[in-house]
Amino acid sequence: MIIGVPTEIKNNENRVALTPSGVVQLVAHGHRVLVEENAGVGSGFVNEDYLQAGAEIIAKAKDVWATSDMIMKVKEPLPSEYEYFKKGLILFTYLHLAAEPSLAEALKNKGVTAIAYETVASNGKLPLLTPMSEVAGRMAAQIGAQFLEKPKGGKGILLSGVPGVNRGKVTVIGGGVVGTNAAKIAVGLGADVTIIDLNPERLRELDDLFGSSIQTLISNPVNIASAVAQADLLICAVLIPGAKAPTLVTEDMVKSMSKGSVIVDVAIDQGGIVETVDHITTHDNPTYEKHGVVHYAVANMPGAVARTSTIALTNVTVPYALQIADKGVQKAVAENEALKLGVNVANGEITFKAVAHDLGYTYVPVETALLNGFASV
Ligand SMILES: NC(=O)C1=CN([C@@H]2O[C@H](COP(=O)(O)OP(=O)(O)OC[C@H]3O[C@@H](n4cnc5c(N)ncnc54)[C@H](O)[C@@H]3O)[C@@H](O)[C@H]2O)C=CC1
Ligand SMILES: CC(=O)C(=O)O
Ligand SMILES: [Mg+2]
Repeated sequence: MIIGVPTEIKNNENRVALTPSGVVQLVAHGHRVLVEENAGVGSGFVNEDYLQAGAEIIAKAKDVWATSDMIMKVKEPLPSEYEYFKKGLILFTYLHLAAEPSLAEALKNKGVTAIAYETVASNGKLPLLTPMSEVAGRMAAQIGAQFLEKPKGGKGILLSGVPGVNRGKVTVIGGGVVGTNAAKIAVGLGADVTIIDLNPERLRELDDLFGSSIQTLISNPVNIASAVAQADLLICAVLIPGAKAPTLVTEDMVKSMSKGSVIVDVAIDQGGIVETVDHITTHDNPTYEKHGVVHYAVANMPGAVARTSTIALTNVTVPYALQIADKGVQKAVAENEALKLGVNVANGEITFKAVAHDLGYTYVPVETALLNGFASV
């Protein structure tokens, strides 16, 4: 199979879909890997590294897309890339389609087989989302701490406090991978941390993990309102896989926060959970102020720590890419239930239920849209 790796074009997206060691693994299986010139530079990998790994360097994105059977990316294609879509192309990347209706339409109309990293699921876990959630969660606490500083627009609070002065309060909504990693760093910084989740079993696990260094609360509007009002830093980390994120923090709740508080809505890639987070921000211009509260809503946070993130992402994506490349997409999907759950679009149909529901399309199962002739396991 010919596998193409274009340069990421989203604002400050410095990650790349394959490290040179990922290329070595694909080439060892007899595949050709085309890497766009300088695609790895943001992650510290130069063209020479890819050539030595056995890749071919291609000058223009359009030639990478035109020649490849499978495109591996990091972020969802942007509108300027839609023209490269072609029938039968396999696209393996983050997609977040419930928040990207025009992308879903373009993939559907062009007959692309689109496999979303974020919905590949195994034993209730999301193996291709997890490493980037670990990164974004850890970043969320350090970014929040930074924007609480007065020169950055915050109220001038040091999360650890100092002897004789209160610690800062951090509220984390959603105690999954992002939330847990945010809490680890916030606790490490010495903050007073509350984690809210809908799942009581998850709250028990968090209680076992953190002991008395955090407060857990069940998710309901009363607990959310009270914890948001008290927070210096609010970190939003809720996910319903594939679906648009629910609005859990209302505008009135944001108004109840004291001036100079900070919201980091990590769930923005699925639309965000805060009513006043009405647009995605960028690493170049990461915050805006509403009701005196600093809002941060960057949808590609890990792109800022690209070296760490690219290696962490490739560690988990390459085994799946190898299966697709070795067997072809139909056989790979038929034989791997986790990968099957990743298929969001195939042969002009939306094949992920939550995406179809949120965007108003008819849901067509992967078995019907992609696997005719292949028995599923
Ligand atoms: N902005 C960025 O750069 C990045 C964003 N993300 C996003 O962060 C979000 C969270 O991802 P993960 O932590 O990996 O998901 P996860 O599935 O590990 O955790 C989500 C948690 O939300 C909880 N939850 C669901 N409904 C809830 C509700 N109504 N109230 C409270 N909790 C609720 C679940 O029980 C679960 O514990 C996702 O949207 C993900 O795509 C991830 C990485 C980077
Ligand atoms: C998960 C995601 O959207 C990211 O890593 O950018
Ligand atoms: Mg996005």
